Amino acid sequence: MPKRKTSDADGKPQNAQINKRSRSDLREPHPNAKQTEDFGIVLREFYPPEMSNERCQAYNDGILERPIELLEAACRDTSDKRRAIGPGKTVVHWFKSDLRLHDNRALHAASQLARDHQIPLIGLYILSPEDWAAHLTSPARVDFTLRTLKRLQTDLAELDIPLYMETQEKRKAIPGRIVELCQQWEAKHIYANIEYEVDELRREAKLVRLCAAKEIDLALSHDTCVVTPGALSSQQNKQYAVYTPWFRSWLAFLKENPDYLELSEEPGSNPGDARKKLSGLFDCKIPTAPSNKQLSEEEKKRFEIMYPAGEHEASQRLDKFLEEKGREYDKMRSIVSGKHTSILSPYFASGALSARTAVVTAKRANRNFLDRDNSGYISWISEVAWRDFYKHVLVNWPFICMNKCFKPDHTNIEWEYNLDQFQAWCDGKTGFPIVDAAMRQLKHSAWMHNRTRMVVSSFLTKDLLLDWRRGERYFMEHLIDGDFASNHGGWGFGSSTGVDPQPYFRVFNPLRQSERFDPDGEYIRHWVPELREIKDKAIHEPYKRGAGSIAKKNGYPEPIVEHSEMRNQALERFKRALQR
Ligand SMILES: Cc1cc2nc3c(=O)[nH]c(=O)nc-3n(C[C@H](O)[C@H](O)[C@H](O)COP(=O)(O)OP(=O)(O)OC[C@H]3O[C@@H](n4cnc5c(N)ncnc54)[C@H](O)[C@@H]3O)c2cc1C
Repeated sequence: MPKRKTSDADGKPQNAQINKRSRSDLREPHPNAKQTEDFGIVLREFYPPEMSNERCQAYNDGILERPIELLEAACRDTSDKRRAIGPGKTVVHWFKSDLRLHDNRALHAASQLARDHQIPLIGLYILSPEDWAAHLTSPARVDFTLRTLKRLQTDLAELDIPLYMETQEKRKAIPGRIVELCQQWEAKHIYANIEYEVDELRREAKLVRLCAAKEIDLALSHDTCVVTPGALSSQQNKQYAVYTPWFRSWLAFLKENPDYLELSEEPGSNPGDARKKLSGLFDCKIPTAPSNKQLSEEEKKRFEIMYPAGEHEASQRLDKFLEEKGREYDKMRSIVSGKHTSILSPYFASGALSARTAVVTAKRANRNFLDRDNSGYISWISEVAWRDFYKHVLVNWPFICMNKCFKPDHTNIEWEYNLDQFQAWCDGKTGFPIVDAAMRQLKHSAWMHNRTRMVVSSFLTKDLLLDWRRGERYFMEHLIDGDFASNHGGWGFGSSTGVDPQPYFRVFNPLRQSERFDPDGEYIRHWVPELREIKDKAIHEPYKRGAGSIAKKNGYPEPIVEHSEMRNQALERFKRALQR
């Protein structure tokens, strides 16, 4: 767990009065907030506009409590009371983004308690349309979640465990409803895995207290990351802000603590009379997608074929990927055709696959080494670790949920708000073939290769100088694997955006990226039919390489900006912002 700082930046002890005054002074939003709204770029519904830099600093200085600290305090304050609670007549596992039976820490603990007392286990899932609206969850991800629930319900039913599902329009109603259900089912223990986003941590902190007041124990497990957020700290006892030393520490931690790689067994069957006792809970209907998150019939079919739901599919994909592509992953992973990576991200995001299982399976394929032998497997493990890294970042710097990039002082960058250019980017009509191919792939497949995610995010922020948060939002609204921490990591932390923690700015050259990572133009030809007739290298830059007439005839636009000119402007702006 991250440790609460006890002194401010100068090493002076904090004083309660200073804390109080600072807290109220910190409510002012960042001055950019108004500008983004004026341009019709409302960043996120349900949330105040961009948080002020001072408030972010207050988190960094330990003046404001982090949400994880609120949760820890709630667990600590109620621990005596919770310890004294008896077993009850049923045990509940609350599923959230952990939709699987295999290697699910909280589910395993719930099942053990149920078995120890010979009482039935009940699965619970509460859908909140307001939560999905607030978190910009894409219709593709909603559909994938609902399909995954269907599989989960079937798998649980085989163990005589019911999965009760219902919709709660308002997310604030969820904690109260959970207590009501536990009382109705005479459950004294409810188990869940921790989600590390700010709203979720705050909700769970309230729920722990609410449950304890009603003589119910909410037991929370760290499950979604391989290494628990806060477990790794630098020599200065701080959260790492840079991936490479963090990853070294992640590997060392796992070597010293091999139990972190132990997989939990699936739950056992419910007692024989569970079906009779809980009969009404077994025929629960899968909730329908909220009206603003529905797919067309054609899209539904398409996504069902591309991403069959459930943990069995995830497990088969993992094995197939490691067997067929794992060894060459380090050499091939950046080739954007999408044939060389695992495409497991939707399964990680819904929790159909645990990151632990992924790492353990890759380690086994690599003759049980985490960091030596085959560089393909090691490289893939290090990619899965990026997912952990961004969750660790989120827990330690929670203000990133409030429309902030990782370094608050980087918010002084002056952005453009040209909606026509933004639309051209969304529609894949910028005249830059690799960018357009990727954006069309996103619309069609709700997924994009990591390399092209970097290329299009760099293009939005460095070539169009558009506010990175608009791109971050668009990605969440369209990705089937949309995950706040990883997406923010790519947009508001990663070197692709200009809000890079490094003291330099990396500007991707779309043409060079296209030539390196789509050398034969296979990816562009697939996604941009207007350019299919174009032969050889002209595909990467048709208007400057003698294929302009074909591109024009087929309605493909000329480049909407000049890359070298925009690159200079971008560098100038980023430098100016940091000098402020
Ligand atoms: C701008 C931007 C936005 C992104 N948004 C998301 C997002 O919303 N959800 C998401 O899961 N990933 C996101 N990523 C990370 C990455 O692009 C995807 O995880 C990856 O492309 C998924 O494909 P795959 O499963 O074939 O990955 P593989 O190459 O097979 O990697 C295996 C797994 O490792 C993890 N991983 C790999 N690269 C990264 C990374 N850079 N950051 C975090 N985790 C990683 C993923 O869980 C992935 O499934 C984003 C990256 C960028 C640059």
